[in-house]
Amino acid sequence: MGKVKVSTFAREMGTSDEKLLEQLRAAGVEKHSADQFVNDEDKRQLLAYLRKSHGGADEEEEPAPSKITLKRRSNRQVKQSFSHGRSRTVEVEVRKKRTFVKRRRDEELGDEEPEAETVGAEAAELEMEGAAAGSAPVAEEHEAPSTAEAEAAPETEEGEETTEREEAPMEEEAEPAEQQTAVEEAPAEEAAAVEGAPAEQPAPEEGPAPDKGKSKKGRKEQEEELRNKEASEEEGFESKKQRKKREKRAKREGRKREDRRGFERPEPQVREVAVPDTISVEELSNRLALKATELIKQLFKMGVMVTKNDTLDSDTATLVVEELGHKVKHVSEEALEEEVLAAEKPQGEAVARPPVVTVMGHVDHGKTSLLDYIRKAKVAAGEAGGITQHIGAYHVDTDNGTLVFLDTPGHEAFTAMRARGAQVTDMVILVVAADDGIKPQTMEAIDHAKAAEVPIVVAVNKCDLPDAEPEKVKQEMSQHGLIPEDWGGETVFVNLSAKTGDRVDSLLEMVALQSELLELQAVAEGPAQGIVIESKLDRGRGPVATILVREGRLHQGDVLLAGPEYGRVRALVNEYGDNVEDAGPSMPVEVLGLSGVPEAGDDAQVVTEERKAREISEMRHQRAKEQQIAANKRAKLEGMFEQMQQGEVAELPILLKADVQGSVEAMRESLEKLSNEEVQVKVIHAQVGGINESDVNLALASEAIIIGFNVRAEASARRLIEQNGVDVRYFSVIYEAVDQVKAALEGLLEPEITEEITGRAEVRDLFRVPKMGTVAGCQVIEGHVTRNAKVRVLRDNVVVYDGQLDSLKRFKDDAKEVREGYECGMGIKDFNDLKIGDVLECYESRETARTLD
Ligand SMILES: Nc1nc2c(ncn2[C@@H]2O[C@H](COP(=O)(O)OP(=O)(O)OP(=O)(O)O)[C@@H](O)[C@H]2O)c(=O)[nH]1
Repeated sequence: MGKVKVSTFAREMGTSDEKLLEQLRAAGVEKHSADQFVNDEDKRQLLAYLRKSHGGADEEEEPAPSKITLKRRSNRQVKQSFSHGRSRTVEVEVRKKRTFVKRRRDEELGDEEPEAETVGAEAAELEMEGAAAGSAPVAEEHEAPSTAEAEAAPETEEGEETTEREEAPMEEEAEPAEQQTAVEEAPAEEAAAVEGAPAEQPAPEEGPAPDKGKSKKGRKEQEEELRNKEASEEEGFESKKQRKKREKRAKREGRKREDRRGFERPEPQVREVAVPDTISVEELSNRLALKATELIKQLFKMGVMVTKNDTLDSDTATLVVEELGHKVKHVSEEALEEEVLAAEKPQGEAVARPPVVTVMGHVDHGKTSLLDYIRKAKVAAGEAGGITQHIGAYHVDTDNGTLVFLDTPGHEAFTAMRARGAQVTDMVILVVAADDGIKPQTMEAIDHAKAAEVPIVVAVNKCDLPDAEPEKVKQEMSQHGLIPEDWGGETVFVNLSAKTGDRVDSLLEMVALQSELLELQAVAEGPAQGIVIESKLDRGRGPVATILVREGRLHQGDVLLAGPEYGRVRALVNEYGDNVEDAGPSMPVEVLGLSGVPEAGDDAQVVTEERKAREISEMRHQRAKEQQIAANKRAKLEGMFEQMQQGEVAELPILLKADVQGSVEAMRESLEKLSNEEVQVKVIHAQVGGINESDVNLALASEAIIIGFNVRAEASARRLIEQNGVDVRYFSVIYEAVDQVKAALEGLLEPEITEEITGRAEVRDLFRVPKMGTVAGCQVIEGHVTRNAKVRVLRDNVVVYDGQLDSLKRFKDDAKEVREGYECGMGIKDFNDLKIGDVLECYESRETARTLD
């Protein structure tokens, strides 16, 4: 480098001439003017002095290599393009760290580094010094990245590596800024490229830098890397946001998978569906927890076309419920109601109650007379007001207790009640006329009483008559299992006269005593339960029902459910016409305030909540309607079904009403026995009692005839019968009824068609005759053929045509008949397709009316 003036050197060093001269002098270089020259030796001496004066080690002591670390951060954006065409800009923060190391003197001396580099190192020293002195103008000039942030403190927490380099004692580290970008590892090379880092700079492990100077093989590798890089771009350059999204998605999917495991498609729920006798489509859909439309669709698939409000019978409901994979539980609506009403059962201690007595016996043996006498006897006895009105029952007080009489004599009411499941009677008084003895209805009464397991007290009536033979009655009765007490049996016999009233009291006493043996008991308090024994629609008072209380106590103001009707009890009236506050067990009482007229035999029940009573009432009304509709439909549909199943089946629907159950059963059996394969007698309804409006309606709907056995139609029913021309027949003898029905069935039978083959002719020749078509020249080979005969064309014994003969000629003349062995010309109506060899079979068919015998 040679000599330079002090002033020039001072400028180079960025200091003043005076200060440099001073420092030179202090270093032992005697210079006093800025115009004097300093050589290299002077410079070295000055440097040694400066090191020493700034705390550096003595030259001889060899100072330890000191180092300085510079850090710099720079932010820039890197634009990335993905293989799928989208590009994104990534914010990249590049952190650089440079460590400058001061070399040992001997190394320094041994080095052949150019002077400039030494000056660079010196400059760095000066920078240090400048920095320490508060200014570093020279160092700034020499620092390539002039904006580099100088930090004296060594950085260790970022995994700092120090690489000593001769030419550029610096180390660069490029790190992604975690907090700013998602560039995790890869951008190192880019950061390096941006910074112009030398190619040989060790590349980060994760992303080796492409090397342009590499061989062919190297290029291949490079391409491979690029491909890999491209493939992994989405992963590699996934932003933090993306990663989070991906993680969330994965989590969600994981959860979904778990969900799928946790909430696997549930097994179809199998319900137990309560199916009553009839049920509306809507109600069934509710019970199935299914939309009504779905149920209708299912029914449609099964060939049942219904609407939401239609009623299904039990069979159809069962089928559809099972078809839908549910279980059927057959229940009667009564059972469901019972469940509701069970809660209303009176609770408490049972106490003795009066017996309820029914008077039975043969016609004219004196039942009415007996009941009248007892009732009147009470008037005579001076009961307040006397029995002023017929309410269907009354009670009588005896010395041995109270008795309640059902004021409807005969076993019809008794059986009708029993048929409805209501057994009101505790005891039967069987009236037998002493002058007449046991008669058919006496026998029936015995059977009914026995069937109901009700004890019998025999009233041997008309003992006042001279021809009375009470002993004969006892004898006859004992033959039927009713053995008198005085004969060693258990049956009480009382000889009396209803006309004179003789020994009627003793009958009452005996009944009272007998009932004591029965130990009849009932709960006397609580919500009342009873049975409707009579009902009517009174013009002034509205619906009136006589209730016989069985349990509990019926009060005025109670909400009473009676059959399908309900209402708040407006008034209670006893048999004496008195309004009463309440009625206890076995007491008959007229009830006012019901919504309608219930039927005899209907249950009556006090319901605490009016709402419940209304609901049950509505349900019962609906059920009655449904049963009626279902019965009508059934009568029609089943007939059609059977006809389809059995071909042309004729059916005679019959609605049967009879005076007694025995007659009903006997008639039903006899009539149904008339059925055969072709004709069915279908008793669609059979019941004891007169023919009422509902019967006529049912018969109309079912196109049934009505048979009344010992019964007649009610006035309203008669009007309906006349209006609609319903076929009603009355009988009093069973065989007459059976004969008439048999005749009716014979009328329904298809006439028997018998067929007789009269002859056969073989086609020998064929002629085309204008206007006549084909005429066959035939020979009669069997029997005879007649002109008006029916004919079949047989070809190889197979019928190919069945029709009528059109012409029959013998030579050119029309013939009425041609006999076997003769030739004839035969033409067949509307058939010209005859062939030689065909056989024409002539036949006649006859219709014969058939009988069932
Ligand atoms: N002499 C006599 N006649 C009696 C007696 N009881 C009833 N009669 C007569 O017998 C006939 C029939 O009596 P009812 O009481 O109507 O007989 P019933 O059993 O009720 O008859 P139905 O209602 O038709 O079943 C009447 O003419 C009565 O007067 C009796 O104790 N003595």
